[in-house]
Amino acid sequence: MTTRPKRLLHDEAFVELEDVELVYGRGDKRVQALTATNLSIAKGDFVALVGPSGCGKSTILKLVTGLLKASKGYVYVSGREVGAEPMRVGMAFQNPTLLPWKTIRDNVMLPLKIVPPFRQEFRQKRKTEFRDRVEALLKQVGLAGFGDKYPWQLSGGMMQRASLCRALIHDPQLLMLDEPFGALDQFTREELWAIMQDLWMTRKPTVLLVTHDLKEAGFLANRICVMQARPGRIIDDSVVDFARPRNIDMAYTPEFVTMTQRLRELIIANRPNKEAA
Ligand SMILES: Nc1ncnc2c1ncn2[C@@H]1O[C@H](COP(=O)(O)OP(=O)(O)OP(=O)(O)O)[C@@H](O)[C@H]1O
Repeated sequence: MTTRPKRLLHDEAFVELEDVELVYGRGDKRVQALTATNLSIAKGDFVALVGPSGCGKSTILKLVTGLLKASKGYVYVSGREVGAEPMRVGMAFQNPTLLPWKTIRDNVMLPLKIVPPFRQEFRQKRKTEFRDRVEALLKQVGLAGFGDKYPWQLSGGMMQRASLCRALIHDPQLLMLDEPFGALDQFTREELWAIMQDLWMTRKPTVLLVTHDLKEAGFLANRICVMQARPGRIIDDSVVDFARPRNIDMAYTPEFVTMTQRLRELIIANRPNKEAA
């Protein structure tokens, strides 16, 4: 397949999906996961994808990180088709996936050992500097003093904090979050939202968050894209107009509840086979 020259549909866009279709499998195993999908994300923006199971949220993350190639259409990051040149990506998932035999400090440090240009610098001279960088990040998420612990010595919420540190330690251009708070209890989750907001406000990576939790999307994101399934597509794209820093009380105001209620109704109205339900 040919690589298109550098171009952007919108001047300030950092991530751009242009008329994307994604088909998994062939013949009677064929699944049309995405159709006619357009999405433009400005540099440093925070966008949430919400929608029913199977609507293609994770597929969009995989397309943007280059793990999948679009069956039709184009995906650009920083004006280049994905895959044309390397980019720094940070990721966090529902399962924090920390290496059990490494300390929290070494887990967080891992991308600096692997990702260029840090890899070369790590080998040469900057280990102490990198260590300070890890300590500063651990402190920012409330894990000061936990660098020497092992993952099994931490609670689920603490492991997820460490996982956010690992996702951000190499200053990624793009931060991909796939339900990172989904397995936590409500109170821990809300604590982590505040930490995530602080990390985004101080570092400003471009974030794409996949979540089933409309309150989480509303608390964290600047924009919420609602998706519909079979085939997956974006059916609504709205701005979350609440000042930052946001606090959890905001999520219980009538304006916020009205916003999440509208999104909820939209998802329900566009559910597949809703007539049969
Ligand atoms: N490797 C694959 N092979 C075949 N079909 C797949 C594959 N991965 C995903 N699909 C299908 O593509 C569609 C979109 O899947 P995707 O995982 O992107 O949805 P999602 O919105 O992230 O779902 P969930 O919220 O349940 O994680 C679904 O119908 C899914 O079954």
